Amino acid sequence: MKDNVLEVKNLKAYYDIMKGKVKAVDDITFNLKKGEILGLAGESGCGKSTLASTFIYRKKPLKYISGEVDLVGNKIMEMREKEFKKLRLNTISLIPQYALDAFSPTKKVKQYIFDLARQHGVKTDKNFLNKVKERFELVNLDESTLNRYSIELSGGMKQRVIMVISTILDPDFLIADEITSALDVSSQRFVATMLANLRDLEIIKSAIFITHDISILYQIADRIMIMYAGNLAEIGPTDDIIDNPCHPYTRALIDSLPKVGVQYKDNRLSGIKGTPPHLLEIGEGCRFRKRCSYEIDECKETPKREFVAADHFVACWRWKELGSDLNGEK
Ligand SMILES: Nc1ncnc2c1ncn2[C@@H]1O[C@H](COP(=O)(O)OP(=O)(O)OP(=O)(O)O)[C@@H](O)[C@H]1O
Repeated sequence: MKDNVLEVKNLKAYYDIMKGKVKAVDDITFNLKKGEILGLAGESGCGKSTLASTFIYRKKPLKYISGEVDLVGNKIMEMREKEFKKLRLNTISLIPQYALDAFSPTKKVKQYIFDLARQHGVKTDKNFLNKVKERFELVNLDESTLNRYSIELSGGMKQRVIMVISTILDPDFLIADEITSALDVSSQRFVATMLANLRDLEIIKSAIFITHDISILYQIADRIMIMYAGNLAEIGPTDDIIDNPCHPYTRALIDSLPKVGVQYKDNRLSGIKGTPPHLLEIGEGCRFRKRCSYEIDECKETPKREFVAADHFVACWRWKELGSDLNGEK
């Protein structure tokens, strides 16, 4: 555990609804190292946000089924809500998707931050205010922003305020869920770089950065984890995932990225054909198989996680034989 902030082993968490169980986090295993930014990518509905909430909220109908999660020595799946609450913001902090919409329009930024801090038992004295001001400077926000209402801020400014709030207690582990998706390209780059700065300054120890956009991960993530339909398809160092993707789904995701300088008429953006399967009572087998050009009978069984190279794992029955094909012309 020493080198890892988070250790997740065979984690399962399902939405327990009237129609049955939506298997949104199904047998997930990975570690998050100290000082690491781990990118989590996959199409919409693949279970990225559910995985994040499994670590922090687990509100009904989401139900923890089995598996272990060790967060800096705390077995968090076994903890009661009262105990776990003490870890929030301190040890683990989440910037949820759509956090930009959570600001109250009737409160000034300072009051919003102070109210939130108090809710987490933080003393909002002069020291706290100074710390907030220092952090504002760090993220290029003028001190005067504290006395403004949220409606007076741009999306990029709000996102920076949110980053300050969620890291004000120097959490070991930050989960940033789609924090760049509502921003323009230069704000996206700024927010992503800021996250890396927070890590470099050891304000946070490590982070999971959730996004649809692999190109942002290429810039800031040390490793990338690809999730598909509640399962992990592949995880590995960023360069390996981009240069040597072993799972057909990873390859398809990378291929669907638009390329600068290539016009639509010359190279139509293909996307990935088909849609992810419904996760309600989904059965055995590789969940990507219905969209995969390489499907064989064996794919009806769930693929095991296989070792590719240091820190690089893939769950595909055919990754070895397809290697050269996947990386060349199909
Ligand atoms: N409250 C809920 N009840 C039942 N099913 C849910 C609930 N919330 C999410 N799901 C289902 O769980 C699956 C995973 O959803 P999740 O939001 O985690 O995906 P995601 O990868 O984060 O998608 P996005 O990128 O669009 O946020 C989807 O099939 C979704 O329909």
